[in-house]
Amino acid sequence: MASGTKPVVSFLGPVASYSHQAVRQAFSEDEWELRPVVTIDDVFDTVQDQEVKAGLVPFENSTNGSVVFTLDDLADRDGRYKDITVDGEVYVDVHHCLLGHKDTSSTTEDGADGSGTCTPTATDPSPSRPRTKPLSSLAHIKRLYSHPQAFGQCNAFISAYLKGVEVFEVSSTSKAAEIVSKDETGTYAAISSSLAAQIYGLDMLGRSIEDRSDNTTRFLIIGRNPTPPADWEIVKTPTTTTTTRPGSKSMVSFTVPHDSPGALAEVLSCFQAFNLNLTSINSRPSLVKPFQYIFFVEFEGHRHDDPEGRVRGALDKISRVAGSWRWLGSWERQR
Ligand SMILES: O=C(O)C(=O)C[C@]1(C(=O)O)C=C[C@@H](O)C=C1
Repeated sequence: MASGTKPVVSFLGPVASYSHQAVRQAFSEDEWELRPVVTIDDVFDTVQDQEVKAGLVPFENSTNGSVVFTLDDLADRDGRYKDITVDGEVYVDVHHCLLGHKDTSSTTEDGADGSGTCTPTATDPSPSRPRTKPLSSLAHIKRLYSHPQAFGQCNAFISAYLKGVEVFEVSSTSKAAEIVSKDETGTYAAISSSLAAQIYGLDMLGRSIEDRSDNTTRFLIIGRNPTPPADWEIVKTPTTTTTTRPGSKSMVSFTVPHDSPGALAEVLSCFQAFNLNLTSINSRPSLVKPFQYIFFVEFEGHRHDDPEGRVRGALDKISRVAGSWRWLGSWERQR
């Protein structure tokens, strides 16, 4: 399990990804070895195969929504991740930068060569204006690299200042910075973090280029903890320790019998019957038949700290009305 004496937690690398920042927020490096892996699937694989004790994956972003790679692994359509549980969550404020190499031949200092306006399209007739201007000219940029989630969080800046630039999706924002650091043409740019600028030695061409200043990503901590042992404790930094306990959350996934009308409403009514507040609902295609889905519901409550039996009651009822279902975990909520 551990290469040294410490337990290991895996995360989407390379170093300087937002996942790296999230893992550092939740796990003390004095007590854990933080191991970067290449994909979200790798995080799930290393946890399932007990190569590591825990993993951290992005789950949802406040601007761009769900991280489908993580939902697909949690959907576990082929039973590969049968022992995975969700054991915690971490929130990170995400402020993206445009990183690359400054065009030293350009005389434009403040990026004034971009129009700063976005082109209206049929799907977005009144596009929002970017919040910030480039810090230097972007006229030389020919390729833009990042993680698909990050592109979706910086739409206004991209359409105002990087029109016509070829876009390349890569496995993480820090991978994008690493690729750009090896570019010898000086024409590649990455949407990544300020930490990545330092680590990969890149120039800051834009700062706070995200569409919304409240851009936040929620990460999940995963493990193999069907019933958490008494000594299982996630080490938190002072920033994530709150004075008032915000309570617990749990997650279940389920399918519904598709030939019966109101089947989804019936499963959701199980939470209402036991007065359990829902905090999120997601779905992914079941890949069994077109337009059939696996649903994910998060709700307030803890399976192992359930003095009134409300969570137990709801789960019992779900087991009778859902097509199939799985409890995915309970954890202490951070917000
Ligand atoms: O690429 C990274 O840096 C990640 O950690 C992944 C990820 C994501 O998938 O949401 C994390 C935070 C940001 O929302 C953008 C990308």
